[in-house]
Amino acid sequence: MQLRCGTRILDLSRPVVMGIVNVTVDSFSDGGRHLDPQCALAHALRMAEAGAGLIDIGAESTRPGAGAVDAGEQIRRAVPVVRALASRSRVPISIDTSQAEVMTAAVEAGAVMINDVRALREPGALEAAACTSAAVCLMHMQGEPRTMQRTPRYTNVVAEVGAFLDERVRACLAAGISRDRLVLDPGIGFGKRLEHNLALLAALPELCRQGLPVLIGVSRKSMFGELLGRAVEQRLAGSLAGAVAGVLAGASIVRAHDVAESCDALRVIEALRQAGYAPERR
Ligand SMILES: Nc1nc2[nH]c(S[C@@H](C(=O)O)c3ccccc3)nc2c(=O)[nH]1
Repeated sequence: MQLRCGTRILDLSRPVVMGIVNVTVDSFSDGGRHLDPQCALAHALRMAEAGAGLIDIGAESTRPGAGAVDAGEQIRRAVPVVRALASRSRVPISIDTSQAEVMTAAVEAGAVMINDVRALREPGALEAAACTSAAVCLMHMQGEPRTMQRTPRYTNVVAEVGAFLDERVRACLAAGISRDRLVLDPGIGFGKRLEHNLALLAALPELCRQGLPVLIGVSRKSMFGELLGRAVEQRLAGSLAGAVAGVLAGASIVRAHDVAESCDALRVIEALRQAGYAPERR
């Protein structure tokens, strides 16, 4: 499987780890450590060195309860880091934003993927993405980060998330964004209770059979806090289990804080697959 990322093609025949750089003050798991552009750049370079095949740079924390950060502030925080990283490394860069102006500015500075937790639903976002050749990750979220975890409710979470992503793909194709640029993401933790996150991960083979690359982000999320009673810093084992399960189900990209450990875990999976490991798919 391949993904068009700007003028480049990202090979997804083996799973790719997307390293996370939050240039925010309140991201839940590394809040404030990377607000300084030099610190964010150093962290990005370390993750690329550790094996990250993508670096996701975000200036608006989308964790539950997070307030919105306006486009101007997102640009001030994220674009210098995108530009500096693009000049220092060949690692493909993703911009984690929902705002059209931020997408445009970040792509001009060197980003080759747009990671939008609102799936291009904000005003002008679809058009802004269509004006680039960047890849686009379409993620499902119920509600808004500030309130999404208050009362997540679904009749059938797998069907509803699937239908939402289908509709967003159609909207992208209609706007002239080609299928070879699209990535699907169920949005673990975005307006979901534990049982919803588990159901979505259990049904991931179904989502992966749509023929588009799938990205999953489980790293350090509250589902492991609830399942294991672990604080944010103690969720590596749970995060790796979630990443391995996602890749075995067919996910192509794993968004992670702990890049070296995630790369190690996925290298073991690749070696097993090369040796013929193929658990029956439901
Ligand atoms: N595509 C894609 N982008 C993402 N951005 C984030 S934010 C995340 C955090 O790590 O803070 C987070 C943590 C806790 C709750 C919600 C969000 N999660 C994803 C994801 O799962 N998929």
